[in-house]
Amino acid sequence: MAPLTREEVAKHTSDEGLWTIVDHKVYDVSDFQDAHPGGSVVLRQFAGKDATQAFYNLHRHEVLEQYSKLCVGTIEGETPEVIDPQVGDLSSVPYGEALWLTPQFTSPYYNSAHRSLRKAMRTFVETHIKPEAQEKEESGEYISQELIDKMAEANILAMRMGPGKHLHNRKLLDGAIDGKDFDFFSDLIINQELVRANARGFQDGNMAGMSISLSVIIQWANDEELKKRVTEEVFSGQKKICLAVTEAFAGSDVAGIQTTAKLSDDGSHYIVNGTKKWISNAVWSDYFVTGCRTDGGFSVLLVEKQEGVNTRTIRTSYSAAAATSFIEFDNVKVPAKNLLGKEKQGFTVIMSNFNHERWMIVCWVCQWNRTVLEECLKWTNQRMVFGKPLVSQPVIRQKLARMITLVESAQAWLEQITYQMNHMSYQDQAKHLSGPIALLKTYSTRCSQEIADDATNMFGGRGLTATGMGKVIEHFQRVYKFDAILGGAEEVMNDLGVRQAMRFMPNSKL
Ligand code: HEM
Repeated sequence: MAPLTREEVAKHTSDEGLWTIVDHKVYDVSDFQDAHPGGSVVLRQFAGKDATQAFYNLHRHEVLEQYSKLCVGTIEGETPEVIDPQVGDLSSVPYGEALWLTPQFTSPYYNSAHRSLRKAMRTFVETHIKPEAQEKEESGEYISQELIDKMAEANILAMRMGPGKHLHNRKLLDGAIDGKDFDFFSDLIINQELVRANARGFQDGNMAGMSISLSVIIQWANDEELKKRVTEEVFSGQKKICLAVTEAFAGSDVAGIQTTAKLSDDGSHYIVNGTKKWISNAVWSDYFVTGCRTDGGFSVLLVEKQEGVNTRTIRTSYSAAAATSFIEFDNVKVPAKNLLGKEKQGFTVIMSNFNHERWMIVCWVCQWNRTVLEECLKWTNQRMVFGKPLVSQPVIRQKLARMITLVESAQAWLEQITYQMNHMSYQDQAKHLSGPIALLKTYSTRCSQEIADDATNMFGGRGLTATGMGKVIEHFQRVYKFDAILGGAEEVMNDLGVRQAMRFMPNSKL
């Protein structure tokens, strides 16, 4: 494109040639006038002029990327100043990245393999997941098999199970990390990068059911053939799996579950009857890791899709893309070998699995909180009020300071716990970390509440508008509550945290 002068641009003020300058680049908006969501009047007001400040007061930078075809040249001798983020790049906004990703800081927790995993995962999310997530969050459609296949091929599905032997002979994201080096910090990276698709409903629709249920098979299946078959089918994306524990009768109080599994007289199979509610991904699942009441106790069974297993979706306040479902088991026959763990010890199975689930939710929440903080920093720096950027108002700086504090403290606690996970057995994690993880889960979602509230106030009407500058804020203030409930409600988490601490209280009067 030939360089243009400002004098030349100034001549293009008619409907046949309507030019405007944004960040030293010239855009021909003649044919765009009627389609412009902000109307044609404003475009004519800036005809032939530099509209940079007005533009960034009202638009996200990505608008220019979407409409790059309107660009007809750059002003002679001038260079665009606004950074054009490239796929996989780190954010240059202060606090836009966790401390370990900020160039001037170091961290004892992460190594070069973590850094290469982070880059590969972000590139994958931005290239393959985010576009579909944004589209499906809006339409409410489910994830495509094509995307599941891509994730299976890159072994992202396998990585979502966390560290373990299941990763040892797999090529992870084209060799970004060796399976033997994959630890809980790698797991944290995968989970936090996934959140960057900025679509909370789709985020659950994107195999959240698998991430909380296949782990039960890996840890507790008694039958080796069953374990191998189901794991391979799910890792390859051919089959889907979900965790079926909560019921209309019982949420966080798992002991109140009413679904029954009656063992046949010859001990060869169970007959399962009952219902399950709020089960992510159940409508398209082939396998159901199901909590049941067996004779005299609570047990967990792997139920395979068959006649008598009926599912339907439940409408919730986030996108239907999450595939939140209701299940009915009507006289379903399940082989006895599908018992996971021991009979009557289902509580141990479910509780130990909850730990990783809740930790994973904390990873998500910490990243969501940071994303919203980054949006607020960008907006308050860009938005002009009373002739000055919004951030020049002391009250806004107070709010940002509080947000930064909340975001950084939650991430720091998360990393401290993650470090302990790297050095503890699965059993010890259940014993020593279920309390801290539960407390952190509540802390992080309480942070979300405050961040969502202040962010909405900062964005004003835009924080309530589904498109444009405030779309991430509008989404967050509508969906942040999910993580305060999923995997255990805040009060239940707090109670668990303190009860676990009291178990280790010394028997001495102080
Ligand atoms: C290259 C030039 C431009 C392009 C490609 C463009 C594109 C867009 C797009 C895509 C939107 C919708 C944003 C969304 O909801 O996602 C929008 C909104 C808007 N635009 Fe532009 N625009 C341009 C220049 C301008 C200029 C120079 C002005 C003048 C002030 C302007 C004023 C507005 C207004 C007032 C809105 C509505 C914003 C709101 O309600 O928050 N635009 N524009």
